[in-house]
Amino acid sequence: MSQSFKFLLNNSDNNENDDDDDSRTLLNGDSLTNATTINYLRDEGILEGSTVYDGNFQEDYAKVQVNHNRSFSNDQHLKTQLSQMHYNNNRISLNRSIMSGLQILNELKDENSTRPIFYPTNDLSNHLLNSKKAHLALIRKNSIKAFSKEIEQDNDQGDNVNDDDDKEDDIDLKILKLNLRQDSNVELPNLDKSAISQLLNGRFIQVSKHLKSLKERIDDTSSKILVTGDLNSGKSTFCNALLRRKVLPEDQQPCTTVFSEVIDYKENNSIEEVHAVPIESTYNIRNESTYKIFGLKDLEILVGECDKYSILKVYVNDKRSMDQSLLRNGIIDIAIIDAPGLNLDSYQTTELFARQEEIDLVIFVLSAENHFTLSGKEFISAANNEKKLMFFVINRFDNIKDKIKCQNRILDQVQTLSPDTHKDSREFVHFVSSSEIVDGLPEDNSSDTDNNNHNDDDDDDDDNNDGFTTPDFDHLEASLRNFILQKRSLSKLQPAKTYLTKLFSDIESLATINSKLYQNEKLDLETKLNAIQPLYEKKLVESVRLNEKIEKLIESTSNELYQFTKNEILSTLDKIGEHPIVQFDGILNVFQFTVETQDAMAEKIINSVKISEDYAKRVTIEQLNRINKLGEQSLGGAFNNKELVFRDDIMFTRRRDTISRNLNHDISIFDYFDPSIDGFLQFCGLKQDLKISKSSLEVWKNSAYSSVGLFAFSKVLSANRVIKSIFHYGSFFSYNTVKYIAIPISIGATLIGIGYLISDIPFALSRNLSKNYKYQIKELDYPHENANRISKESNKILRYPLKRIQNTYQTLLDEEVSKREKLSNSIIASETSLLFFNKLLKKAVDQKNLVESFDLESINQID
Ligand SMILES: Nc1nc2c(ncn2[C@@H]2O[C@H](COP(=O)(O)OP(=O)(O)OP(=O)(O)O)[C@@H](O)[C@H]2O)c(=O)[nH]1
Repeated sequence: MSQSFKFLLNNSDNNENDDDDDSRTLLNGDSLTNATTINYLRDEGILEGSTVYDGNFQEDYAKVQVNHNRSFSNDQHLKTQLSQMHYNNNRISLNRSIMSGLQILNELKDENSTRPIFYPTNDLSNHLLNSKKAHLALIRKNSIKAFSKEIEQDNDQGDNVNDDDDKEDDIDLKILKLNLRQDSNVELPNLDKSAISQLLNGRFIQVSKHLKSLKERIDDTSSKILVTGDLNSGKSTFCNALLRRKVLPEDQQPCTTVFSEVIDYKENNSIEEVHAVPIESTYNIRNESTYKIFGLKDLEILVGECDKYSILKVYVNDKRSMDQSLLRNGIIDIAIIDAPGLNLDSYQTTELFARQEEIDLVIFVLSAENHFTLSGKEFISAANNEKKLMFFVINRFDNIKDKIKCQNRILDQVQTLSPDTHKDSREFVHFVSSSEIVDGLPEDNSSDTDNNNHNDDDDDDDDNNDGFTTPDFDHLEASLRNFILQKRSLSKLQPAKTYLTKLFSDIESLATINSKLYQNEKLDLETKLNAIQPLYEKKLVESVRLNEKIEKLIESTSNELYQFTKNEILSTLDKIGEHPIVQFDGILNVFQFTVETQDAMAEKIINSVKISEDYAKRVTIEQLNRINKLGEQSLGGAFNNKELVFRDDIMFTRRRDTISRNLNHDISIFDYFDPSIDGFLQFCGLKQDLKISKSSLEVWKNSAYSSVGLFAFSKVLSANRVIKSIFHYGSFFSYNTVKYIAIPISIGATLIGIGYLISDIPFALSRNLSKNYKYQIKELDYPHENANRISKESNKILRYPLKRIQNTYQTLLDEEVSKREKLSNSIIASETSLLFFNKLLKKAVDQKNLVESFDLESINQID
C-alpha cells in the first residue's frame, strides 16, 4: 500500500466522527494545499470533478473532499473513492488510446487508399462465422489445418527454407479480419488487390465506428447487461429470477423476438411501464413520439412483435434492498437486456451481433441439456474480441441427473470458447435452475396503475420482496454484483481494453507483415535497379561507339566518292583536248566538225559524271549492307531494317546534262588555229609524234590533202630537196643563186605553213575547245558541284540505316530509362510505405503495451 493511501486511510479514521455528516467529508492535512472538492454522485456512479482526472494519483488523493449520502464506513468510503479514481484514471487513459486508435485507423485508411495495404488472405478464418456457410467454412478450415500440419511434418523432414515466409502469412487477425457478405459467393483469396483494399477500408470504417461506440460506452455511467443464448434456454426466466418478479413472459415455445431492456423505474419518474420503440425510430425518453407506452402485462404480446418494434424499454420497480437488487444497487444504473434466441432467424441474429457492441457484459444462457450450438459459438467468438470475460449461466440444471458429468462437459467447452472465463470459472460459470427461483414468486401484477408510483426511497426496504433463493443462484448473483459493482473497472473498462489490445495487436501484425514485405520489395527493386544500371551504361557506350564507327564510315565513303568524281571529271577534261574526238571531214565540213566536237566533248564530260554516279551507287550499296550488318550484330532482333527498302534505280535521277546549257559554245576563228613548233615539225615529218595514233594520222592526211592538194605537197617536197642541195653543195651559194631560190622557198614555206595550219585545224579546235571548256567548267565549279552532289546523296542514303540504328538504340535506352524511373519511383513508394509501416508498428506496439499496462483489477485487491 502506498504512503499516500495510508495517509488517506489514517485521515479517514481520524475523521470517523464526521462519518454521520451526510453532506461531505473533508480530509484535512498539512499537505492539502490547493485542495479541490470531488463529490460522489451515486446516480451517476462517478466522482464529480474527477472525470478530468488525468494523472498523479498521489497528489490527488490528498485533495479529495468526499460528499456522500450513504451509510458506508470510512474505510468502505475510501475504498469506493479510490476505486472510482482508479476507474476514472483508467477510463481517461483508455479514452486516449481510443483516440490514438482512431488516428491510426485514419492513417491506415489513407495509406490503403494511396497504396493498397497487403492483407494476408490465405487464412480461412476470414470466412464469416455468422454465415449460412459457416459450418462448411469451419469444416474446411479444420481440414486445411490438418492438411497443413501434414505438409509441415513432411517439410520438417525435408528442408525448411520457407518456414519464415509461412509464419509471416500465418497471422490471425481478430478485429481487422475481413468478412465477406453472407450472400457472397467469392472467397477472400480470390479477390484482387483493389477489392481487398476496398474491403479493408470498409473494415477500418467499421472499427472506427466501434471505437467511437466503445468511447461512448466507457463514458456512459450506466452498465448494460445482455442476456443471450439459444432459443428456449430460459433467458427470460433467468431475467425474472434476477428481478425476483415475473416481468418477462416465459413460454415453452420460443416467444421472445424483440429485445427487452429492463431498467430501474426511477429512470421513468418511478412509473412502471413499457416503452415500445417502433422500428426505424430512435428512442428518446423525453420525446413521446419516439415510442408507444404499454403496461407491463402487455409484454406477453409485445415480445413477439418483432415486425413492429426494435426494442422494448421495460421500466420496473425492483423492491428488494440495494445490496440484493441489481437494478437498484445504489451505485450505478444497470439495464438488463433480454435478447431473442440466437438461432431464431438471421435478421434477429445480426441485430444481436450488432447490439453486443453497445453492451458491457454478456451473460450467455445455455440449457444444461444441450451443447453449445454453432450460432452460440459464433456469437461467443465475435464477443470474445472485446469481452475477455463473460458470464455463462447453465440453466435448467434441475433437469440434469448426472450433474458432475454435465458440469465437466460444459466447462470443457467453455475452456475452448472463452479461456479467460474458464480460468475463473467459479466466478463466471454458474449451473442454476432459474425456474426454481421464479416458480416461488407470485404472478406479477405490479404494473397496475394504482401501484405505479413508488417514489419514496424509504418505502423500498418496507416493500422489499427478496423471494426464494438457492445457494447456486445466490452465488451467481453475488458474482454478478461483485463483477459489475465492485469490479466495475473490470466489467466496464475491460471490453474496451480487450478490444484495443486486440486492435493494436492486429495493427502490429499488419504493420509487421507489410513492413517486411516492403523491406523485401525495396531490396528486390534495388537489386533490379543495380542490375539495370550497368546494362544501360553498356548499351549507351555501345551505341556511341557504333555511331562513331558508322559516322566515320559514311564520312570516308563520302570523301572517297567526292574525290573520285572530281578526279574523273578533271581527268576527262584533261583528256578530251588531246586529239579530235570526231572525224574531220575536210575544211568544208569544219562547222559540222565544230558542233559535233562540242557535243562530243559535253557528252564526254557528262559521261564522266555518270561513271562517277555508277561507281557511287556500287560503293553506297556495299556500305549500306555493311552498316545494316553492323546494326544487326549490335542490336540483334531489335534492329528492324526490313521496312527500309533501298532502291538504287532512283539514285542520282536528277538531270546531269545541264552542263552543256551552261557552257558558252561561241567559237572564234582563232579557236581553229593553235600552231606550235612541235606540231609544225611533226607536220613536216621532222619529228615523230608518238602520241598521234593511226587514226589521227588518217585525219591529218585527209585534211592536208583535201586542203592544199598535190601541188603544194610537191612544192614542199622540192623545197625540201633544194634545202638539202644547199647543204650538200655549199660551194654553189651566191647572191644570184639565193635570189633565184628565195622566192620559191618563201612561197613553199608559206604554203607549207598554210598546209600545216589547215591540217592542224581539228587538233587546234579540240585543244582550244577543251581549254575553253576546262576554263568554263572550272569557273562553274562543275567538278566540285557534282562531286559534292554525288557524295552528299550517298551520305544521305547511308544515314538512313544509321538513323534507324540510332533510333533503335534510343528506344532501347529510353526503355531502360523508363524502367529505371519506374523502379526508382517504386523504390521511393516502397521506402515511403516502409517508413509508414515502421512508424505504425512502433505506434501500435507502444499503444498495445500502454493499454496492456492499464491495471483494471489491482484497486479491488487493496483490502
Ligand atoms: N426445468 C426448468 N425449466 C426452465 C428453467 N428455466 C426456464 N425453464 C423453462 O423453459 C422454457 C423456456 O423458458 P424461457 O425463459 O421462455 O426461455 P427463453 O430462452 O427466454 O425463450 P425465447 O427467448 O423465447 O427463445 C419455459 O417453459 C420455462 O419454464 C429451469 O431452470 N428449469
